[in-house]
Amino acid sequence: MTAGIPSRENPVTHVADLPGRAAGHAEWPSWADPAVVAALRDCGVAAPWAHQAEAASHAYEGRHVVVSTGTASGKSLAYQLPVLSRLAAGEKANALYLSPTKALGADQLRSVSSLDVPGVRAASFDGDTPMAERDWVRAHANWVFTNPDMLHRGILSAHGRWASFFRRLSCVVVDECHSYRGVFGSHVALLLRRLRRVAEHYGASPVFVLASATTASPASFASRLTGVPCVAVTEDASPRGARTVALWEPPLLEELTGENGAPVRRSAGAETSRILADLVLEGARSLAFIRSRRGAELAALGARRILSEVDPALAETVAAYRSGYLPEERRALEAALLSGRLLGVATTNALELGVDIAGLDAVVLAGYPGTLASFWQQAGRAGRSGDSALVVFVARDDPLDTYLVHHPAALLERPVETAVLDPANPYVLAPQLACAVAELPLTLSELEVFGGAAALEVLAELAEQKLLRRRSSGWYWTSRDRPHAEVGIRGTGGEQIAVVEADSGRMLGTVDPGSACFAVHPGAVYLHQGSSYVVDELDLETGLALVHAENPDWTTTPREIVDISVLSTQEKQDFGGVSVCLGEVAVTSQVVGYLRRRPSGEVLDHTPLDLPEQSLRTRAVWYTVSAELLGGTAVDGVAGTGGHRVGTESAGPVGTGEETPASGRGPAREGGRTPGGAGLVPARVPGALHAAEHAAIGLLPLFATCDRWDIGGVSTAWHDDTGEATVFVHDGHPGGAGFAERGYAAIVPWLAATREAIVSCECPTGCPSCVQSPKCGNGNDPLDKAGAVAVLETVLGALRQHGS
Ligand SMILES: Nc1ncnc2c1ncn2[C@@H]1O[C@H](COP(=O)(O)OP(=O)(O)OP(=O)(O)O)[C@@H](O)[C@H]1O
Repeated sequence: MTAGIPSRENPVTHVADLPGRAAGHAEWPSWADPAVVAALRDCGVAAPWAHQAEAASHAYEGRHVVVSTGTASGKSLAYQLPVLSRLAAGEKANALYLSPTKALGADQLRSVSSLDVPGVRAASFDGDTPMAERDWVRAHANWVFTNPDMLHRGILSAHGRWASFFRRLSCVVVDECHSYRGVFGSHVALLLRRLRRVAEHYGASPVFVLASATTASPASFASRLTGVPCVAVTEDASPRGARTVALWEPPLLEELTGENGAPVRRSAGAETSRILADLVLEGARSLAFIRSRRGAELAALGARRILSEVDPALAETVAAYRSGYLPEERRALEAALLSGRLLGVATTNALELGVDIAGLDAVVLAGYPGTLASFWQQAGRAGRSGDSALVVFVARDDPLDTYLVHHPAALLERPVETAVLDPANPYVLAPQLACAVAELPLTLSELEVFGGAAALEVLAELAEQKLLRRRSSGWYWTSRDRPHAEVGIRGTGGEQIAVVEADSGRMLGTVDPGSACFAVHPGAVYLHQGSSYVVDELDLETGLALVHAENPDWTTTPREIVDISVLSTQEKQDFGGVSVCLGEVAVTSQVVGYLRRRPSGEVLDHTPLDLPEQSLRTRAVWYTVSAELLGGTAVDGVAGTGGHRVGTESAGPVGTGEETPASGRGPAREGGRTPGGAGLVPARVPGALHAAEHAAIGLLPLFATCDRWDIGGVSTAWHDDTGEATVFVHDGHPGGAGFAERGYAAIVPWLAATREAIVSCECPTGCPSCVQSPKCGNGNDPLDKAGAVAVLETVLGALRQHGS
């Protein structure tokens, strides 16, 4: 694949071989119903793998269980076997299946229905279920397939109509549970507590069976999500082929420059097209994962173009795949890939969940998918028993990807992260408690389930707002209306902004009010199910964004200015001239314009916008650096205040915080400063802090399960509230989603990785791979790459020197 590339431009930064594994079989459990066993045998499952039998037995015997094993390790069987066995035996043992997406729910329903086990009446209940069918489902189905949204709005809100279903509820399946993270995860955690409460009201006490991609500490995550203690099954006994993983960094382009004249790398998408074409030429069945829908379409087109020059027939073996396809189209695509009629498919993460595609010859990942769990989920599609397979990770032009291709251990040897969620977030707890009280009056003894003291506080506020009333027996809902419709569980509340196609009046989707100015500002390119629209008008008063269909060959990036103030400091540690804090902040932001960029990264122009200021109360982690340390005039003599070392959480190779000596291409040091100080003249401080902030935002997703877009930051050479130079990194959601806490707990490894990412980048003065941010309000100006390294070394030096 690297043939023809001069060796000095070799894009491959690392190659690793991952060994294969033989299957570990178990006997069918003695309790398994013969009809179910026969149906599964007919589908090619001769015997269960050991982890399937173990998890299924836990569930059958009434123990809450999470099965957390690799891609295509047959997690479905772990819950199908116990649920189907009880139903086949004629027990009144209803089951509820929850999946994060409708498509996955539909796939699982189809898989269960195709087994055709007698006594099973499986049906879906989601937004697509026709009204006429809903009564039937409520009255007769004994296995209902739905999603958290429908459970919240359509089932729990009207639980009286589901009374007979709840009375018999014996099992709740939570599929792909690792996707319940951040604000959405916090909502789902409380939703599952509401579900348990309602089930108990009808006398049922269902067992929870969770399926998850490989994650760290699955038992504690599952327990946190469900509120009940769960056992974990993690030993994967499914067979797996050997794989070779190659890390690939696209070269810098000589002919193009980006913002402020910074160098630009060849885009990960364009590079992926070429790799995909090469793989197809080799006859390898391959899947390429690309982050955006448009990117997936472009990568497929690019590969087809390259192949058509060799042989037009080969171009026909490459296709794009995106979400929004009908189930039949998905099935056809799976079959075409399996049969070899299609050799290359470029897709968004729509193919990550709920597709039965495994054993491919190669997988290409264009850009880090955001979490290690997703990385392995995608990479896991490659690898047939007996044959070796290839995984290529292509870095995008951003600090996290740069870091990963230069620090393979951070990608390949680290335990997969635990999903972060925070059910105590008052912005999530308040609407959820309102729903809970409206469903059934809440008694004092139930308070613990919803977070104890935190819940008490929120209930008092709701009572003050006259939404509910406190009596001696508990809390009661006062209104005739249910609060459910007002509560969006995928965001943090407020009236959603409707995105409407002006010509047809068709509603395409909704956007959280907090992100409307960002996502659907006038001129923004808005993608919906693979089609592209341009926003003509955003009316925040009426909650409407009007768009028209258009497919421009540029993307838009909003620019905003942000201000931050500290409301309260919850944790503070001093490290002699450096302090690290965690607390509550108010962030005001205003989208002031947007950039238009070509897919290559080239900036076309900047258009100013006049939009109102938004404010956000959330949580942040921040560090301050004294003027002395920044200037480097006094270091060793600075009085230490006996601070503690933070970052006790080990993060494997990253967590060691060890630094490699600054390479020749790293930043130059200024002479004449005291060791340990940054040695920066005052004029360089703003650019140094700004660059350090951007890179830190880029790297936090390595430690907290979040996306760069879930968090924001502010840096300043003087902040009124701290009285010093300060770098803030804050959660992007009201009340926070737990990301700032993660940054605080992992401050040393996080900042060490940030420094490493900057030093690893070969550009001279800063580029998108290290310190430029795609959403910077100041057009990435000023940025001082060498200064950022000096600041980070100073901060890390102080943390280590004064840590206990
Ligand atoms: N014991 C078994 N023996 C042989 N094949 C099996 C066995 N168990 C499951 N399979 C097959 O393995 C494939 C993957 O199963 P399944 O979709 O349940 O995996 P999964 O772990 O849920 O996948 P994903 O990681 O995509 O969520 C299916 O085609 C299934 O029929």
